[in-house]
Amino acid sequence: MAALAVLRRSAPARLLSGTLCVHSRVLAPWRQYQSNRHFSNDKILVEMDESTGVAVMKMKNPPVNGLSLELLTEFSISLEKLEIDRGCRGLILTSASPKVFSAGLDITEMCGKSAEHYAAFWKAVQEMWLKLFGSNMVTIAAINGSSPAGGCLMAMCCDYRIMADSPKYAIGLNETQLGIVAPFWFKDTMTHTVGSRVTEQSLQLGQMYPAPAALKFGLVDQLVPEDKVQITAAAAMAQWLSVPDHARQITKPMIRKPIVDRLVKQREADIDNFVSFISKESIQKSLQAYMDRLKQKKQ
Ligand SMILES: CCCCCCCCCCC/C=C/C(=O)SCCNC(=O)CCNC(=O)[C@H](O)C(C)(C)COP(=O)(O)OP(=O)(O)OC[C@H]1O[C@@H](n2cnc3c(N)ncnc32)[C@H](O)[C@@H]1OP(=O)(O)O
Repeated sequence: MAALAVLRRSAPARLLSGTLCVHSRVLAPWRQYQSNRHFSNDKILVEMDESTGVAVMKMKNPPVNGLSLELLTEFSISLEKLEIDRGCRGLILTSASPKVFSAGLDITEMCGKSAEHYAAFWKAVQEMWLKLFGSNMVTIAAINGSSPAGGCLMAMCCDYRIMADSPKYAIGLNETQLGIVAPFWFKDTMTHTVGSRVTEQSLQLGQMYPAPAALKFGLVDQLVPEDKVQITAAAAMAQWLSVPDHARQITKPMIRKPIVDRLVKQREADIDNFVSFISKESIQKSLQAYMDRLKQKKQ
């Protein structure tokens, strides 16, 4: 038993290669950590069921769960907290807002800001990915709405994806449609999920796939009616947790660790690339034009 406990605690550290980064601005909400194991801060809600060892994490950044610096920071702190909690074996990631899982990175974080801001934002995006893709827990995405770009990335980081069965909801890495480029580790995550050929085509075209199409090539694993997404995720989690933790926890990094290490080795260069790319006037114009189109869609 003791050996298993050591494995449970030490594997994430090995897999993540020491990526813990805590943003002091949002440490205070952790004081709200309750003995009933429900806790929340501004943008992330966590409900921990001690009887099953499963935590449900809900993103709560209306209207579309844009992945802002604040949300990403709270996300990484929450995940780290669960990761070191020996009672927590599985994580279900979902949205507190109906109809949108996540609209991806908050575009306003990438427009008209300073180089320092872009660097801090990108570091937080990296941190989210390193922690979620490298998690030692079983991770299931309960995709209860649309999931473009960064939202799709988060879902792909999970071990299993269940999506609301509606052609209204789409998922994919659509970066090129915004005139921007998915970085290599977004590409690696998609390749890991659906293979090279589909990734090559999807990334170039910036394709968004309605849920039924996404199921066909394995971008999601299961479609269920919208009101059954959460319960199906809980059932799938029970099945995944029936596998002995130690065996599963040694197996997962066999596939994922080389992918994680690729970013770990060049984090600073990746931040520099992002800052220089996003600061270009032409890229700022593309992002602004995209935001204008989003707003015009309503009128
Ligand atoms: C050499 C190579 C170097 C590479 C270096 C790296 C380069 C950069 C890499 C950056 C990677 C980026 C990843 C991303 O995630 S970018 C974000 C992409 N996201 C999208 O395209 C989604 C856009 N949104 C939508 O499609 C819809 O909003 C959605 C389907 C999600 C929901 O539709 P709905 O009709 O319900 O809602 P609205 O469209 O009316 O939106 C409501 C308001 O929310 C605003 N909004 C929407 N999405 C975003 C967003 N991602 N960021 C910020 N704001 C967003 C929208 O404008 C509405 O605002 P208002 O109410 O004020 O009008």
